[in-house]
Amino acid sequence: MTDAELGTRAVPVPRGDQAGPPTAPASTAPAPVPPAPVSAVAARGTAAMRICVFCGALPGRRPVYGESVELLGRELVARGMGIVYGGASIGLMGRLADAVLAAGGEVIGVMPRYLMAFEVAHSGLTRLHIVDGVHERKALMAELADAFLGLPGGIGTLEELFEVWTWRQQNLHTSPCGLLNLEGFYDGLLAFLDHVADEGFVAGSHVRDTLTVHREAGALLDVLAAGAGYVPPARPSG
Ligand SMILES: CC(C)=CCNc1ncnc2c1ncn2[C@@H]1O[C@H](COP(=O)(O)O)[C@@H](O)[C@H]1O
Repeated sequence: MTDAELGTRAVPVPRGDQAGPPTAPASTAPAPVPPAPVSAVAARGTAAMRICVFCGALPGRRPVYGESVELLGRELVARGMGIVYGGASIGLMGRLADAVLAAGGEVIGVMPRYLMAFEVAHSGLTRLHIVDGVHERKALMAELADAFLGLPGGIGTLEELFEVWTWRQQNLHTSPCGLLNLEGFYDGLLAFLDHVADEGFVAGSHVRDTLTVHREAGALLDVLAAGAGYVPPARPSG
């Protein structure tokens, strides 16, 4: 572990054991719509954009998932982007972290203390935060990142993405949310979301306005960058 940060960090969690973003309003009145930031990255005060990535702790059945995640890692670093993620060395999570690190990018892990017992923490991260529980973890991941990205994964991935997407819908943050539909992995979920809209539980345009879905990593990263007001550095020609 290089420059590891081991220890807890105080992160405001709204009420009891309920999850929520760091800035959840205390009042029950509808939250005012915050103005879109000129640049979320500039507001955070660092040069690089950080994307919070949710993905499988398992590798998936087919090699294409791992291969695509490696490609995503290189695409991220080419745009001057780093990642915030769950801190594990296993599955797609570990594959992505390894790819970003190998390309020279920043990788920040945030892991709840109880998961340390499983010895799955990545030992070579730029920084690893160890926090007391899952709610602190999600709040800190959100605080550290400028955008959110879901990749193929299981229940944990879906839960994490849907939570930050819900926060976005309720204007608790304005950071862009994306879903990488690798190999059509999420086609079934997207069809179900159409059904949810058809049945009148959400406006179809709202789904599209608050979650950017793409099959191709580079194109999706460009949309997330634009949504966060981030201008990637010019790439060397040739
Ligand atoms: C008990 C055990 C060995 C767990 C595996 N180790 C893990 N280490 C770190 N983060 C995880 C782990 N499992 C799930 N997560 C979280 O849930 C998501 C993955 O869950 P899933 O595999 O999609 O459902 C990740 O984005 C991560 O934030």
